[in-house]
Amino acid sequence: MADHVLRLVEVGVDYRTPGGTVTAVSDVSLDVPARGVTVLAGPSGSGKSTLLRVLSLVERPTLGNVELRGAGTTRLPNRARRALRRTDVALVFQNPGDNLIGHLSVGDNLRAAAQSAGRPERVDEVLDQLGLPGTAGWKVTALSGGQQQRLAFGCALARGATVVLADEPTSQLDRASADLVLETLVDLSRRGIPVVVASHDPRLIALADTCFTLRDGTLVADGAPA
Ligand SMILES: Nc1ncnc2c1ncn2[C@@H]1O[C@H](COP(=O)(O)OP(=O)(O)OP(=O)(O)O)[C@@H](O)[C@H]1O
Repeated sequence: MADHVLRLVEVGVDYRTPGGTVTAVSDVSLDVPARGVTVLAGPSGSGKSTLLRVLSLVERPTLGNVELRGAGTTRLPNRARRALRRTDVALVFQNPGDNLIGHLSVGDNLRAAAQSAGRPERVDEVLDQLGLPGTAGWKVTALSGGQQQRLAFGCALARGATVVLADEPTSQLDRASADLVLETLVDLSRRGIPVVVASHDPRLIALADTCFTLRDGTLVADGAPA
């Protein structure tokens, strides 16, 4: 097995704005290990979220290449990239409500996730793994923000994702809820699913197996645990 799941090669991301071109990320090359928790750290505006969208195949870079398990993705057609996002590469957004289908129950969210990837439904098993047993019939809105966030990771599990990425997953949560989300991240990585998180939460950075630090869109510290 390759020792990295994702590789960025000389990646740059520019945005055209009415005020001119904004370079969000410039000449970033890095390998995301195939194991453990990897954190993209750095101050606000340093390019963490942009890089996470590129890594999760939501956004194409302006320059450079993104490889998933050794295969180039940058020139794949949109359909192929969407298929990879449905089955293989899961991105969990910052706002818990953005990750789930609000009018469906907890169990139906997991079923919909499994069906969209053509996977068997394992609702009770996934809810047990998440520490949310017995909630299959609940409305999503009856869950706390932290529980919703954990369910979003559960949907990634239900889809059979082989790498899970998350943008500031603890930033909207109180400390106790954030702790449970951190446990879920570590649990996923122990199950052999590499996890990539953009965050400036010091507790998340402290548990990283690998940490990349960005400043002004470039990599300033590389690879070692924080
Ligand atoms: N869609 C966009 N259009 C124009 N500029 C953008 C866009 N997305 C990001 N940027 C700019 O790119 C830079 C990096 O933004 P990004 O959101 O990736 O940083 P970040 O480190 O995730 O910040 P935060 O921690 O505040 O979320 C910033 O200057 C931002 O204003």
